[in-house]
Amino acid sequence: MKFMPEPYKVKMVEPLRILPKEERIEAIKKAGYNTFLLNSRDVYIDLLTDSGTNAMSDRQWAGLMMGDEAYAGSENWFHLQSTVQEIMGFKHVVPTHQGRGAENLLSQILVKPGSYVPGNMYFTTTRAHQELNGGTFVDVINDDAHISDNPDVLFKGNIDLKKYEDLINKVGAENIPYICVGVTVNLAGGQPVSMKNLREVYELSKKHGIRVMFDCTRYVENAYFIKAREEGYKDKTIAEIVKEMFSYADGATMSGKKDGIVNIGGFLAMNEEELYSKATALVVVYEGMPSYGGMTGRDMEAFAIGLKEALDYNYIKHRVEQVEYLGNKLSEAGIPIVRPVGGHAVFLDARAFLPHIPQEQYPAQVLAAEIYIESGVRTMERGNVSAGRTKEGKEYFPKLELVRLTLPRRVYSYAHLDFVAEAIIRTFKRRDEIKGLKFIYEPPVLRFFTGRFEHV
Ligand SMILES: CC1=C(O)/C(=C\N=C(/Cc2ccc(O)c(F)c2)C(=O)O)C(COP(=O)(O)O)=CN1
Repeated sequence: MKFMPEPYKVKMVEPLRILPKEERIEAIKKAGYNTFLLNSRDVYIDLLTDSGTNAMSDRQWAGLMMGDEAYAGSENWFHLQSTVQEIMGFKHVVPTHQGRGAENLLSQILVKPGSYVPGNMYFTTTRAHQELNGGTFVDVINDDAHISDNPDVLFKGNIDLKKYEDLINKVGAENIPYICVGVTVNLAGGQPVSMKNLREVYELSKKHGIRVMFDCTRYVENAYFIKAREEGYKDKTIAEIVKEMFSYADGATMSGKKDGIVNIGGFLAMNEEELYSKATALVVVYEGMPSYGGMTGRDMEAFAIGLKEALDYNYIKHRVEQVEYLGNKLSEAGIPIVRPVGGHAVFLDARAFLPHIPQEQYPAQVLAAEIYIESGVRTMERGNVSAGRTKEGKEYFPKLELVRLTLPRRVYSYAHLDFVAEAIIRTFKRRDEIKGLKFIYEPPVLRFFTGRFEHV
């Protein structure tokens, strides 16, 4: 059987409901055609994000009862710290409330006006913190990553070493505080980086004395793809592959809300003593003591347990294959999606889905709204709206104009995914009736979160 049954059984349920279509039309109008502004009670199947929306296990829920809520030196902190050290091999860990808490600390400490931070495609909060500190993000991902339908490129997250070296030669290694390597690459479509590329990037970086910092938000999915696709890793355990991956990094930022399988949490990890000392001095300003970093004791306990559970092969195989299941259904029906299918989501190619809508009328934004009207399924725009504007106020018009169908971990069944696929196929059949959008309210930063639209 191609797709394994869920490697867990349900112990608690949260009833779902679907609004009548006329109420869905009202709800999305009230939300300004922005799925971020819909109320959870009006959403049937929520594929907005896999961030913080994952189902915890009975062991994690039991762990909440072990919360040591001491202000300093909580037992749960030592459990989290030792778990990260064991899994990733880093010497030091600084806890934060979530991933952007770690990005804030890292960028404030290492990014200065005039810094250049190369990386494999931008991510919104990561780039925002680099720019807030005067840095310039430079995309050094391989060109294949910007091509939506590229099924034979198995590691679309890979860094183009020539682009990276050209940047070093152009701006000087002294102006590159670190390279940010996303494993996996969210906005490329949840695409992995090969172990070979991680090794080569590390070697090139060390040659120039440049730090390598992972954004390891979905590192277990990356490890799964290495095991499934890269020569020489099929007989290695996920834990062994993860340990080798992190041997090619000097540190990492992590959002626990994804591959930590918790609803809140994050950390900044590193080997460097000076970076650790600066981060512990700064964390108290933004997150709290270096022994809780904005998390409760009980959340740190659930986080430590979740990090271990995520390394289970059956768990991660099912998780990634569920995404592939949905991707295959859509692809077989002729729906344009990013291929290969990524680790956490299926990404619809809105440009190909709605070729009659120019990118300045935000095709991905209106497609996400239309899918909600069709089915009560919430998805996320990951195109021109998310890309925002340059410092000069120009829109980026990214090559990838995508709608993300993001699967939370251990939440939905294959039957839910069949429903989603059928709704998208119905929307595809009436795509010619769909009209573009324009802003009626455009926030100055990260405009996709609270922007509002109406039809042109
Ligand atoms: C690869 C990476 C992430 O995916 C990530 C978050 N991701 C989210 C939430 C989100 C974030 C930014 C958006 O524009 C967005 F619309 C959605 C997501 O849905 O994918 C963070 C930041 O981790 P935090 O969310 O724990 O602070 C760092 N790195």
